[in-house]
Amino acid sequence: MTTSTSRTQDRPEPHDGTEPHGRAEKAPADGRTAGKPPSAGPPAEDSPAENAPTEDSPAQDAPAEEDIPVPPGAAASLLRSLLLPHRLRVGLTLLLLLLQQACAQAGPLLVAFAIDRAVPALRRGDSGVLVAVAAAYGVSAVGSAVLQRGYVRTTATVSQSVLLDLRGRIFRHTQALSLDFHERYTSGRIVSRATSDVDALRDLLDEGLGELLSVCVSVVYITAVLLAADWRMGSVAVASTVPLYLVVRSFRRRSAGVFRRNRTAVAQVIVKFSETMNGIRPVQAFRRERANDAAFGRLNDAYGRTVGDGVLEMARYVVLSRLVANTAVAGVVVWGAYRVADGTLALGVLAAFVLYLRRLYDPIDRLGMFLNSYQSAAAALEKIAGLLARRPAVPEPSRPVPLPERGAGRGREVVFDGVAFEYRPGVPVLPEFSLRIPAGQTVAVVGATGAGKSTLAKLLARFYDPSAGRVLLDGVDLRELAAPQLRSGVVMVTQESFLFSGTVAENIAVGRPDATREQVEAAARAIGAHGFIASLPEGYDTDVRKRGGRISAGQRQLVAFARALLADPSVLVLDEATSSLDVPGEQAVQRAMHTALRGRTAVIVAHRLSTVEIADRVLVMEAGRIVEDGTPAELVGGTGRFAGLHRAWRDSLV
Ligand SMILES: Nc1ncnc2c1ncn2[C@@H]1O[C@H](COP(=O)(O)OP(=O)(O)OP(=O)(O)O)[C@@H](O)[C@H]1O
Repeated sequence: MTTSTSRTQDRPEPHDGTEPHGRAEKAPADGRTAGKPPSAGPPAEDSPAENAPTEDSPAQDAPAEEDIPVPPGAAASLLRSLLLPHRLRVGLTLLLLLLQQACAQAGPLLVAFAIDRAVPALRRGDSGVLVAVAAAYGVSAVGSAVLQRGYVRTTATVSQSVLLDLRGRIFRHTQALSLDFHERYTSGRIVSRATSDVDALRDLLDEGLGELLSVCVSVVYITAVLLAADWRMGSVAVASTVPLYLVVRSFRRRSAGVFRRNRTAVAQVIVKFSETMNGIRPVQAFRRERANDAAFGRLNDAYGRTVGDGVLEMARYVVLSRLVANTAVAGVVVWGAYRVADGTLALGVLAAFVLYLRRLYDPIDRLGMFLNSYQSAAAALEKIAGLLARRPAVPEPSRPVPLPERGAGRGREVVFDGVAFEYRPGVPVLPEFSLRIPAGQTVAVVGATGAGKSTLAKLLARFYDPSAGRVLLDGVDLRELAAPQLRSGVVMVTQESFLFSGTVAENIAVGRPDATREQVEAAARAIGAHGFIASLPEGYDTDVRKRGGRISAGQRQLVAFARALLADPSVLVLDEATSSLDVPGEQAVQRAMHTALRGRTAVIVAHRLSTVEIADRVLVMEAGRIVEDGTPAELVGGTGRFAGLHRAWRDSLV
């Protein structure tokens, strides 16, 4: 097996926990470390892996925007897949547009008819022709307005549905992408994809696309009418579109780069903004406000410059296109005047020509606007397509294998079978090892920072797949388990004890959404969280993000344990919070942990001596290797690293 790059999936969110009571029934610490001998490698502090960027390292948080490759044709196929379900409406839109243009472009022809036919008839005392022309003008104006209304409505419906679909796809897709992806691609950048990039597409769909279609249809109509009315002057008008086309092409080329830079720059502004607000505590604690102001100012300026570049390109385009258009109109008027004078062209036809030419060239300015939104939308679509083309690295199995029946009141056996892991190719974090954890055993993993404890825990929770070997749950490879089985099988409670927006009850029920209020309360009581929840302004219905719903770090941990208890996984993986609580808080969390561990297999990344003492077995990790493995008593009584650590802990308590 190979590699490294891992992706996550709908990993079950933290669930855990059980009621306050003594320690879990202990299984013998029999499944010892096998495979590579627990060599006394260099201390983690000196290990090369230690120098690798850590999970929270800003270096990983700010990869270059170009890091996300866009497969060829991804943007086009995304657009197709978005429009395909609406093909009938798109067809109707085109039909309405064709009819609307037929009505709208009848105007100058009617003017020519009025000048050349109705006026002479009026001179003869016959006003019928003029009345007929006026009536036709009125009908075409009303028809054009009605058809335009239908067209705008249909376009808006299609555009709304497409954008809703796209936003939903971005959300679902990024949620399903791997942890590895989220550690590299900041949430600000995802927000930028789902907001400013989707908005760029909205601008295109709402205004630009309609504009382009009208311009194209009107150019075809007008050219046909001009050639039919007088082919020689019509040819001049058609020929004038060649330099115009060159101007448009040059503008497109030049502005494409500007718009790509613009999308990147706006994303960087959003990333900086959201990163600063997400990390507002360290920002204020380290007085980073001024430095952040300066950095934000630079990004904002860079964004402003790309906007300025876009405006300059637009100005250049407008000036050149008007020059060409006005020169052509002037030429036609002069030539047409001579021909009217020598009687080879009717005055009405010349008037119609001038009106049509204005109609032909005027939209060219607007075409520039459209091209602006087109370039911007094309750049946005490319970025969204790149994001949507990413595949989860922790994929769902095509043929899931069911787990055997779980024994009552016990967990499941966990086996790491010849497992090795690297986040990046060539940088091993966990060299090959094997490990068996019997069902129901509580294992504490200790070691220096960066030793690989959390990585081991994440492999067990299948945040990542191993680069080599297998992680087995009751003999079934985690990769072969369907998401619901995996979710009920292994649950990881992370350090953050994250609370979602919503009520306390909803937060506890995350791991089992169908739980009744009684079950939620029973879990909270068992964990010892009922007391503080009941004292909140609205008890279990208190919104955790609103005033009055302020919940302390220790209380958050209790909610996380209640959540896990309710989810009732067979294996609980616990990344113990490092932040220390006050003594009563600490005791409450310890009691809750006891309850959560009972009747299941548990792996705890332990930071507290008290946690290690309740474990059946302790693994000491160093530089990715398990260097000691035994019961707490065995290890404390020995002469190894754990005995030393234990002494230091004991001394610090005195
Ligand atoms: N997403 C990642 N990408 C690359 N390297 C990583 C990533 N996460 C962790 N590492 C590296 O893997 C090694 C083990 O990290 P891990 O988080 O498992 O250590 P740990 O023992 O849990 O440390 P701590 O007690 O500080 O949480 C470290 O060198 C770390 O820099």
